[in-house]
Amino acid sequence: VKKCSLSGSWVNDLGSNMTIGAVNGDGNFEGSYHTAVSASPNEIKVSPLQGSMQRGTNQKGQPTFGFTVNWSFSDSITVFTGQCFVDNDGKEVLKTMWLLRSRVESINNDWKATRAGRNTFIRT
Ligand SMILES: CC(=O)N1C(=O)N[C@@H]2[C@H](CCCCC(=O)O)SC[C@@H]21
Repeated sequence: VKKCSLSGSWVNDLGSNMTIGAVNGDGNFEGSYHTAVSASPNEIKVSPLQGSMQRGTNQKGQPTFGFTVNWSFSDSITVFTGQCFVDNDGKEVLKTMWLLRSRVESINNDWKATRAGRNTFIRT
C-alpha cells in the first residue's frame, strides 16, 4: 500500500488550509491552520497546531493522528483526531473528527460550549 504522510499542505471542504511540518522521531509535529470559517466575531488569523501521529509498523503506511489548534483570534480551542489514508484513486486523504470548545461566561452555559464535527482534507 502507498504510504500516507501528514507533512505538507492540506485543504478541507470548508476551504480551510493547514500546513504540517516534519514529523520528528517521537511522532510529534507542528504546523499552522488558517480556518475559512469561525463561530467567533473576531477577525480570523492563522493559528498554530501541535500534534502526534502513530508510527507503529502495523499502520501499513496509513497512520492515525491527533492535533490541537490553539486559535490565535478567539478563546476557543479545537482538537482533531483521524487517520491518513490512501484512497482508491491513490490520493492521500485525512479523515477527521473534531471538537471545538468555546469559552463560555458561566458554568451554566457549559452545556452549549462544545461543537463536534467531521471533516476530510485533501492535499493542496
Ligand atoms: C475542519 C472543520 O470542520 N473546521 C474548520 O476548518 N474550521 C471550523 C472551526 C474553526 C474554529 C475557529 C475558532 C472559533 O470559531 O472559535 S474548527 C472546526 C471547523
